Amino acid sequence: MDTLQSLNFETVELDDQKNALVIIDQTLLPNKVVYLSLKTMAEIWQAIYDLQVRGAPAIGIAAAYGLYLGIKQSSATDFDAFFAEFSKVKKYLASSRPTAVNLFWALDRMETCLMKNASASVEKIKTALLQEAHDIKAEDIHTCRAIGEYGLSLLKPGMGLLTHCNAGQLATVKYGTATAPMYLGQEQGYNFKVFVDETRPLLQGARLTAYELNRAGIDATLICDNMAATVMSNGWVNAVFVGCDRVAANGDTANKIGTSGVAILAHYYGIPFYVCAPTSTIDMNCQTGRDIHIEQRPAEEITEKWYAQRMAPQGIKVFNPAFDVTENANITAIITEYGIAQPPFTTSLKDIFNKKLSGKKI
Ligand SMILES: CSC[C@@H](O)[C@@H](O)C(=O)COP(=O)(O)O
Repeated sequence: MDTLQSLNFETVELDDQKNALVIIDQTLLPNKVVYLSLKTMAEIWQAIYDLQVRGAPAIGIAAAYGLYLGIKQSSATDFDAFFAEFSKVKKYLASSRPTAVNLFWALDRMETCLMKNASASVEKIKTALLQEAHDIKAEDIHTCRAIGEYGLSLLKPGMGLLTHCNAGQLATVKYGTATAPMYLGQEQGYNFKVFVDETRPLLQGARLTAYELNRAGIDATLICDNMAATVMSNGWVNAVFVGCDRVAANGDTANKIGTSGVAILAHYYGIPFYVCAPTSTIDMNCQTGRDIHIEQRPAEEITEKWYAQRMAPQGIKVFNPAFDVTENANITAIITEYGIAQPPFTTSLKDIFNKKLSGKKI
């Protein structure tokens, strides 16, 4: 049985004929399933900024298609003029969100593709860019599946798991990263019991992960973020699986705000804490978590966004970082599509990239 059949939605899709990027509007889930057809660069930028499309891999795929759409109708006939337009669109899309490295990784990959085809006609370059964006999307499926298989190899049937935010199918193309072992386990009768942190302030856990796991028939229990210690101390959690937005070369990991607290708790209770990381999310140019730019979001997301009425006094100061950094000391292993990296991560992540560079198949 393909558990994922029940998740019959496409997170990000190109409608090349209509020159549109089609996304499922994640801000309306779980109450409404609405697809948006985004045509202008401003619409695509805003959809990424507003988290209508969100999750590191999905942001990368949206940006790659966005860049293609942004230069598809260019009337430039020579390479220099075309490259100038391409660079302008690339820079604009890159400014939408700063933390998830997949955004920059996907845009850079598009630029590398353009450079490789520099001697071709502009029309041929456009075709190559379209193919590159399709490849980025297709590769994400194999990547997540491989992460799921490696993750599942660490688990036993009947285990209790905990996850934070949404690193699910909605954040990728299929399987998700942190949810991939759950979905593959479900297909093989593992009967996991998954605790889902609601994930303040934007409730990606409550609105998105709970929605996905429920639809897939996985035993999921929603908890407020401040209940993780309770379920852990009760002995109900055997492993924590989270996604990531950027992993530094030493293994420090930026993920949704609150992740670091979950890791500290897991460490305290002796529960393995696994980060599921496609290599596209590992940034070997960041030496440590201190080099990772943490996005600050508007105060309204905390004070009023999800409530019928404002829930905090007018004029109160608000601090709203969208991500935090989990120190490598609190991470048991980083699960990539090329294998499981264990501490010391400075060495093991290099080994993972060496496998990738050697052309090893996933
Ligand atoms: C596979 S998605 C991994 C991360 O991108 C996810 O856990 C996360 O932090 C998403 O943050 P968001 O602000 O919702 O884009």
